[in-house]
Amino acid sequence: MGIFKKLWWFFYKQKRRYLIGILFLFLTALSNLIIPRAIGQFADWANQRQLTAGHLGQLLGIILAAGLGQYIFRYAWRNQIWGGAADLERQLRSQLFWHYLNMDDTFFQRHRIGDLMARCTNDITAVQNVAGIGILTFADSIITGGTTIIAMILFVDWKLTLIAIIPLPFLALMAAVLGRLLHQRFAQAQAAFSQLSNKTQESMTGIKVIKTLGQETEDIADFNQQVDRTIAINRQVNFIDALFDPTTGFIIGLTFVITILYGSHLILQQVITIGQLIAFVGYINNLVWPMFAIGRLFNVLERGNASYDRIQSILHEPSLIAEHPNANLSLNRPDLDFNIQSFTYPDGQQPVLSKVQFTLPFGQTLGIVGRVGSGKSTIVKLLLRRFDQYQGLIKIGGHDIRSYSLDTLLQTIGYVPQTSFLFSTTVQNNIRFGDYATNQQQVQKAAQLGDIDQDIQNLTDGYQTLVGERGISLSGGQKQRVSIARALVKQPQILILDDSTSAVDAKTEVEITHNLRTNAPKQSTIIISQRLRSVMDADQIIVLEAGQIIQRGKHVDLIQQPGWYADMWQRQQMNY
Ligand SMILES: Nc1ncnc2c1ncn2[C@@H]1O[C@H](COP(=O)(O)OP(=O)(O)OP(=O)(O)O)[C@@H](O)[C@H]1O
Repeated sequence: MGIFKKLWWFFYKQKRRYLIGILFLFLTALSNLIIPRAIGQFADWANQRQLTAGHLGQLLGIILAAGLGQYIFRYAWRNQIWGGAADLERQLRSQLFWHYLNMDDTFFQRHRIGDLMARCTNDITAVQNVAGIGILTFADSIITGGTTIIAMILFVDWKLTLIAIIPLPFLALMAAVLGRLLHQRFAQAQAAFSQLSNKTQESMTGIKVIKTLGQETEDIADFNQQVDRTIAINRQVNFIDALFDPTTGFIIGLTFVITILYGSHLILQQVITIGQLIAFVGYINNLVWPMFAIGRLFNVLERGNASYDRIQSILHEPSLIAEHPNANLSLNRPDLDFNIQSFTYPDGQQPVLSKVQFTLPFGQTLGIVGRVGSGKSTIVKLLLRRFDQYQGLIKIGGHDIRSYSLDTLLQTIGYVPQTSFLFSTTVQNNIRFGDYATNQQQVQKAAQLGDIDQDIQNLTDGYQTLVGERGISLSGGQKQRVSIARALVKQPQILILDDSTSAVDAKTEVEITHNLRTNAPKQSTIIISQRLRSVMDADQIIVLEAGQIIQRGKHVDLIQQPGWYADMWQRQQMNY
């Protein structure tokens, strides 16, 4: 029942809908009482040989009216209560999705995608069931159960009623004991399902690697092992779940036996008539659903409770990136002043950046080079506010970047990551992803700057060609250039290219850097690259090693100094 308390905020908000639903449930329960009584009356008149055509017409009219009433009332409560459940589903789904989109990088390192997906699917369905079938069962058990028992007492006999409902407390006891067991097993089943989703998702994403290394058999074996484990745990859930119906059926059967035995005795004693006993059996039939429902109710509530806790635990995880309460909404001349004394990843042991300091006046270009893993991309992650906790200060336009709203900061920056991702939509939509209001002319201009316009024109449907999972596959270099166009289309004041031309040939790369220098609107540019040719025209180049700047200067100066830059330049010259 705790889940009702947890969802009180929702039921209170939707009180009108639920009150109307419950009112119609009440009317359904009342109309349910009429038919057994009418049949009982029919039996009595027939037994006493008093049945006339008038009586028959009267009874048929009553039964028809009650049946029609039930039809309308059932339709009405279904609409109300099911509508409420759908609304809860919508709210939880968008709350979770919004939360996921706003979480920091460490969140996605802590939780695997399959697990996050499971919370969006299975868990939400389990909670939705509480607001739908759960509320229905709860209200119906009380309303139908209550009105039926009152009718049994008023229209038949209070002693028969008391004796017939003796088995009911056993039903509640059974539901409580099995429900608790079910709760534990269900939590394990959900965790196993999450793991299986993770496995499926990972195999689908890594399908090319699996095939290239001929690991299909091993992967299927691993998958089957996880499926078997999930099935074994689900079997335990079903084992307990399966006990509900027969136990409930047994208790109801017992009620019928008591009714027939004690009811026959009362007829012989002339305390009740045959018609009353027939009506009573009808009422017991009316009680069958609320009784079953109580058993089911505990099941639905326990599942919903476990799932709601899982959803809430995720929703309560705060993002490490906090929006400043009086965030600055405008950013003027975006001169960059980067001064990090020390930065360690939240789950790391050693600082990844130490004493990294540089400035980038608006309009200039900075090249960042260095060994693999030396901390180049980390600089960018801090600039993009993927992590806010560090010793030092990063200023843009003279202010701490953490003082700007994230929107303002990210609107200023155009970022092209190492691995490009295309959405399943047209090339045009992929380029104008940051702002769908961008017109085709602007899209094409950005594509020209990224040296991808001609490639797009050559596609079957040009800019309207579908790419991504549902469309054609572009080459690695084409994807990178579409990503560059995507960053350029919003005319950022700071453009960051994080090794984003690695799959592009040297000639095209030169073309792109030339375009950016001569044809793009004025902007600052940060280029991270393994190829020194990409940064040779930069106003300033820094060389990183183990998170520290070991060399800095212009290309012409750096090639004269003995060190990593000159060595690398020599080596790369030989390869051209
Ligand atoms: N999210 C993270 N959590 C913990 N450590 C990380 C994380 N991301 C990167 N690192 C570590 O930080 C160090 C610097 O990584 P970074 O990606 O900045 O290097 P890089 O110079 O850009 O490398 P590459 O040239 O391969 O892209 C590496 O040792 C890396 O393992």
